[in-house]
Amino acid sequence: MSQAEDGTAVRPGTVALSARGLTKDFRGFRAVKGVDLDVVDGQVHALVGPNGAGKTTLFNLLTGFIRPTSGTITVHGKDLTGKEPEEIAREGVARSFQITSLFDNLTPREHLELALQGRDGGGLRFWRSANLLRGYRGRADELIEQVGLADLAARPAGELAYGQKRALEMALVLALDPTVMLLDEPTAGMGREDVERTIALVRRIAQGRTVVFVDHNMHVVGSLADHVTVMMSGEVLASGTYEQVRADRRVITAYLGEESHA
Ligand SMILES: Nc1ncnc2c1ncn2[C@@H]1O[C@H](COP(=O)(O)OP(=O)(O)OP(=O)(O)O)[C@@H](O)[C@H]1O
Repeated sequence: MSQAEDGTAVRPGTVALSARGLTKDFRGFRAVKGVDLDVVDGQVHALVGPNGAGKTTLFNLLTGFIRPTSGTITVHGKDLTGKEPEEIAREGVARSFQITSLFDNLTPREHLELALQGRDGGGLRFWRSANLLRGYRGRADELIEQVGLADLAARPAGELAYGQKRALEMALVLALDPTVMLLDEPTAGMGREDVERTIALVRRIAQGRTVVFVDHNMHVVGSLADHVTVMMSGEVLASGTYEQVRADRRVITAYLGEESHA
């Protein structure tokens, strides 16, 4: 049993997040087709596949943002099929989004204070009691430090560089103290330096928790993933270690063959 900074325990070898026969139809179009997925507790699990493979739809299903047409979802053995995102979040599953959703005129510290207050049931109130929020400052600053933004804690988020904004979003997900963290394209649109920084950051935050991420960058996948699931046309094409799926002929043909740098 290992322990995260926030006290979260993982049980290696057990399954944190699982899907069975997960299927999603959009007006007759089957975007996800009977997907079986087991994410082992404490592992970093990558979801890869060409555009339109169904990765984001699968993320949305696993986090309750859309309801499956059929199939089941369990988190630490508990059936959460059809539950609302808030309920799934209460079971310790938190996600980031592909698109940034920060407030330009709030500082990283203010973002974190609000997120921590929201987690404690305060909701994202726009009238903010300065005293109430100050109670969250210590934890807010710890999270800011953890994602490498300590020097920028009091700057308006609108002034942050792209990679710094993505780091702040990561801190906002961490504020929920998730046991399972889903990251949708954490390095999308980043230059090489930010990519390396993000790899190091995900490695740090994966200590003592489970991470599932989608990324098109095979260097990121190879650097981080304990396990890789390859999707294609809504189905699981292959599943295994990075080395195993890289060597899989179907994967080479269907996906990695497209990537000259894979
Ligand atoms: N709300 C929707 N209504 C209809 N079709 C949808 C909807 N959402 C996704 N799709 C379709 O489902 C398929 C899978 O899309 P999805 O976004 O899950 O793929 P992806 O693997 O995440 O792709 P990318 O790598 O480009 O993000 C695509 O053909 C897409 O057009």
